[in-house]
Amino acid sequence: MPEVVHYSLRDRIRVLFTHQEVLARFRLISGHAAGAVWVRTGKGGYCIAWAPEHVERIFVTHQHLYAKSAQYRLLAVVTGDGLLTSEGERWSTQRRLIQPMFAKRHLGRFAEHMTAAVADFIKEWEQLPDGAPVDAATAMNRLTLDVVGRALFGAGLSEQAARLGPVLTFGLRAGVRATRLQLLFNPPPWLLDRAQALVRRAPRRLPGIGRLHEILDTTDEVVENLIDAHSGGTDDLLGLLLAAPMDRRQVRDEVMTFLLAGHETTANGLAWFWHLLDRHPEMRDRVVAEVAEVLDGRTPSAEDADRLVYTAAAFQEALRLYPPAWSIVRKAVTGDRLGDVDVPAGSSVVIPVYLAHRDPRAWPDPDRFDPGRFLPGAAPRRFSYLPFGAGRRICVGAGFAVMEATLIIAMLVQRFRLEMEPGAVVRTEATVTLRPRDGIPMRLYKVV
Ligand code: HEM
Repeated sequence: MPEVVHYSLRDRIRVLFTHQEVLARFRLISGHAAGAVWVRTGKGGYCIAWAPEHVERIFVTHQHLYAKSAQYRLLAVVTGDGLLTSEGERWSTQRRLIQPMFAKRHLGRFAEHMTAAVADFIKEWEQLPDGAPVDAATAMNRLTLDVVGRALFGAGLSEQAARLGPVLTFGLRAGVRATRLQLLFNPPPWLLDRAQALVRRAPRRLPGIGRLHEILDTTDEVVENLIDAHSGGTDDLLGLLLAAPMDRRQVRDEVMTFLLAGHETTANGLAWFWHLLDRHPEMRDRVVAEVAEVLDGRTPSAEDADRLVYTAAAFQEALRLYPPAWSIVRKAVTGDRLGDVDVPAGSSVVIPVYLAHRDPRAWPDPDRFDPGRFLPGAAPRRFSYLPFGAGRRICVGAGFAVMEATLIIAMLVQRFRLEMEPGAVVRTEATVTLRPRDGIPMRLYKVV
């Protein structure tokens, strides 16, 4: 018997307008033994699949049966047809061009840009009095945006963070509303296919559209300035794109994609990391001790990042408990069967990364923060750990992100200790990414 969850019209309307509901619902289905359920929504529905064998089938062994879902057509309203949203020949051409830049042996060249951005960031924090309140989430967004700017586009972006932050938040919230609307109310596919063109042409006076145009204007302006200001040379991503046979529109779409995909996710992972470290002083001591032992007060290099094994493991464990990409959606192209669940052609399949990461069958005592799960030799189950997705569409920036986070953590714990604001309550908000709803309010103390 297929396992079925039913959403009444009232349920669907409630889910559309709440933030917590989705993660709570995931918890409700987590006991389903088959690791795949069909969610009935009126006449239609969609599949949620999280057992490792289904995940492997969707992303690897039978990936030809699945395409990027309608959600990515909606995301394309902002990013255009960049690497994250494109499909087919266009995607494989771009991936072949871009992937070598992110290969392990080339990551070292990014490290200097990363540590330079962190050093400037530290100078600002050093001006603050001991015990100053800081929001770790906003701060990490500003820092990771600057890192991406310097490493990939040859320009610092910390100045732009204040302008981009609010438009990004609006975009991510709108994105998840649109996703839920699509999953719960089954709009006709032609509408989604044309979403990009429809939104671009819609009059600004319509509700929400004016704000969306503001987002597009702001991000377009930032991207155009980056392209105009580039100094030439092919040692960063933008140089590589400009030298490749592609028109300016394509370059713009890739820059926008990397600007968005390359900073907010890492920033959220880091924000959750600082929160978890505050709650686990013994793990904080281990991170601080490892950084002191490996670096002895020096600025870290790419090779050092490989030696900071416990620090990197603690970051990976933070990504397990709070995966920034908390769910990934695909469309079943010709139809499939996942366990007992029949998945008709054209329907959506949600891979609930958050749920896979807290499945007790894969992760004993799943809610416990335990960096030991990622230390060498621990071998976590491959298709139960998906912060970067899996298969051929796996995150091209995964190695970049882990190295970046490890360097940021190491340099910050050399100078500061972050403690949660007493009495602060931290809540999750599942937008397109899993964010702390009201930031991570912390206090900053200098350690040297
Ligand atoms: C902790 C940080 C990050 C997380 C959690 C994350 C997560 C993900 C996930 C889950 C996907 C796959 C989406 C899917 O299969 O539909 C993805 C794809 C992608 N990510 Fe990341 N990402 C992170 C950092 C980065 C960084 C730093 C960059 C750029 C430097 C980046 C650029 C991309 C791009 C371009 C894709 C599309 C790849 C393709 O389809 O070929 N990401 N990311």
